[in-house]
Amino acid sequence: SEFYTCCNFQAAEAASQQLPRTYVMRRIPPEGAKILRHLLKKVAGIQGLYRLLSERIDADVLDAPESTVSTMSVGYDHVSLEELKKTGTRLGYTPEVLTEAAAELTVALLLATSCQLLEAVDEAKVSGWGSWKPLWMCGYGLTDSTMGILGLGCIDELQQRTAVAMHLKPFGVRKFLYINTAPQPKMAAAIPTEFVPLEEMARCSDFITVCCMLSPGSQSICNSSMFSQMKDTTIFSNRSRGSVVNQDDLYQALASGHIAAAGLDVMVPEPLPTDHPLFKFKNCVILPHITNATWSRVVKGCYRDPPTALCKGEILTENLIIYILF
Ligand SMILES: O=CC(=O)O
Repeated sequence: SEFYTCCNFQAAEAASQQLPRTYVMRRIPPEGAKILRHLLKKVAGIQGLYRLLSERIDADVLDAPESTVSTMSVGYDHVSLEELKKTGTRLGYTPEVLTEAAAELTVALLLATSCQLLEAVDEAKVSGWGSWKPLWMCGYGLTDSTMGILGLGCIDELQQRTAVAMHLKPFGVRKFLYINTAPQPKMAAAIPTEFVPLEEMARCSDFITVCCMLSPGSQSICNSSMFSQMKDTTIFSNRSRGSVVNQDDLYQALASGHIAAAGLDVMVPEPLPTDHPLFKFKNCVILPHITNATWSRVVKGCYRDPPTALCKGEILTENLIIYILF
């Protein structure tokens, strides 16, 4: 299986040479393992835990605190920062490595839903493709649309550019609206895009795409109140975290025809059980959280000599494979 519980990455080496020990919770590609091995040799005294985003890091796993926990993810909502701080454990994560891949997936989700791509592929296979029908499979295009972006940077709040809007601009989007915890005038000016209240974004957008990080403020922010204000031609997409959306409310919005379609890369829970009612909708495209399935995350991590002491904000590899948050 792919799952290697507590594969003791360097136990033998560590015991014989007093090297730091690191537990890598999943099979990672050899390039990554090489980087880690090299890194650990240089950083004396660090005990490490290397995890992925599907594994929670909370009090339970921190009863024998490591001095560094790293997660191979851009989001760190699965990590209890409070518990880490309590035990003085540092946190590494991987911002930036997904920015372009995530923006591309956002475009893919929007195109797949607006062009009803998956449904059309199925129809072609099951002889739904009869004589030409002018109104069959008609979708709503991105050209001339108003695009609402929930979370302008991405799920990493340090992100200072908005790859999603940049990737969508060439499709002829007429107007960009965004909401964020606060206005981002510098990023917004580059598009340009307008900071609006959530209600206005819901009312005016032809597409809404969720890119924000999961936080107490964004939890379930996409709920019945938001869906009820959307036009029945609006397409909703989410590639940030499932919990940003109230999934029952989304189900109702689709079931009642209150919104036109949904494209989702993230769900609650993950994996979503195959008998989940959302799978029944033809106008709901569900992907198995593949935003992070990109070689850029795996091979970008060119190694650079790390400093001997790790502190906040220090970048340990050229392409930010590990970045110390605190
Ligand atoms: O969702 C993907 C990530 O946080 O890396």
